[in-house]
Amino acid sequence: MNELFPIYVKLAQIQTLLVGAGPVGLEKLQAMLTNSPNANIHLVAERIDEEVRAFVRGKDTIRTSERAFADTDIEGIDLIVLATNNPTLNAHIRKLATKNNVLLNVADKPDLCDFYLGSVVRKGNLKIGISTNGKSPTIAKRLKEFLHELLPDEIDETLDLMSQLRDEMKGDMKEKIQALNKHTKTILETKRYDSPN
Ligand SMILES: C[C@@]1(CC(=O)O)c2cc3[nH]c(cc4nc(cc5[nH]c(cc(n2)[C@H]1CCC(=O)O)[C@@](C)(CC(=O)O)[C@@H]5CCC(=O)O)C(CC(=O)O)=C4CCC(=O)O)c(CCC(=O)O)c3CC(=O)O
Ligand SMILES: NC(=O)C1=CN([C@@H]2O[C@H](COP(=O)(O)OP(=O)(O)OC[C@H]3O[C@@H](n4cnc5c(N)ncnc54)[C@H](O)[C@@H]3O)[C@@H](O)[C@H]2O)C=CC1
Repeated sequence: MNELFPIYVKLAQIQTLLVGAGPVGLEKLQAMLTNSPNANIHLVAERIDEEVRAFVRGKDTIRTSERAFADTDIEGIDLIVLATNNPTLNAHIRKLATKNNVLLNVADKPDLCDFYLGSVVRKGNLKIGISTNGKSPTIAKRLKEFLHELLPDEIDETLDLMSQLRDEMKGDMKEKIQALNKHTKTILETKRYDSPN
């Protein structure tokens, strides 16, 4: 059983610390920024790869510090992602995070994580997070590709129309929920999202 609780976090209104700026650090940075382009991230690494440097150039919500991690780096931080090649440092930051109630992800080290990154299907306003409970990130990636193909681009128009409808609707909550359920039931009956054959 997968006991992970999925949430969608507003990275633009919290402070994230990323330690490590090699290929794995770049992957984590890209994962965060493609989803949340205004994420506030402090990137600390003894050595920042040129690719990372190029990626963060011009992004003013990203701050970089090319130096060793210091314990004071976690002050004011809500979320930490580690992408270092340094197990001793990872273990040290794991302890600091627990002591300071900061949630931690250590890339590719499930035992050290409070949360995992998921694979993400994105179609306009729709976002589907996928977790395999750490069993197979590759299957998560394949499922993302499969669902992306399967979902029509019009799904975003449907979401916009539904959003307008719920803004326009009057009445009490119970009536509103009943009407929205009725309306969407017909949408799905007339506009099936599976393939015709
Ligand atoms: C537990 C978790 C913790 C975490 O890192 O957050 C974790 C752990 C590990 N990953 C490993 C390897 C790979 N990870 C990927 C890819 C992704 N990994 C991601 C998440 C997670 N990876 C979390 C669980 C997610 C879940 O529940 O499914 C994704 C979804 C999100 C992201 O990282 O952004 C992203 C896909 C993004 C996308 O494209 O959609 C690939 C494939 C590739 O890169 O093509 C490989 C190589 C192939 C393979 O091994 O499958 C290893 C072995 C390392 C080693 O052997 O040394 C471990 C450690 C272990 O399993 O013990
Ligand atoms: N590259 C890959 O495809 C994969 C890598 N991994 C693992 O993920 C980890 C990271 O991988 P890479 O990005 O390739 O490593 P890397 O060696 O390119 O980058 C490590 C980063 O951590 C930083 N760092 C180390 N000690 C530090 C300290 N005390 N303070 C601040 N920064 C510090 C380095 O300066 C560097 O920026 C490694 O443990 C690796 O074994 C796992 C699976 C695949």
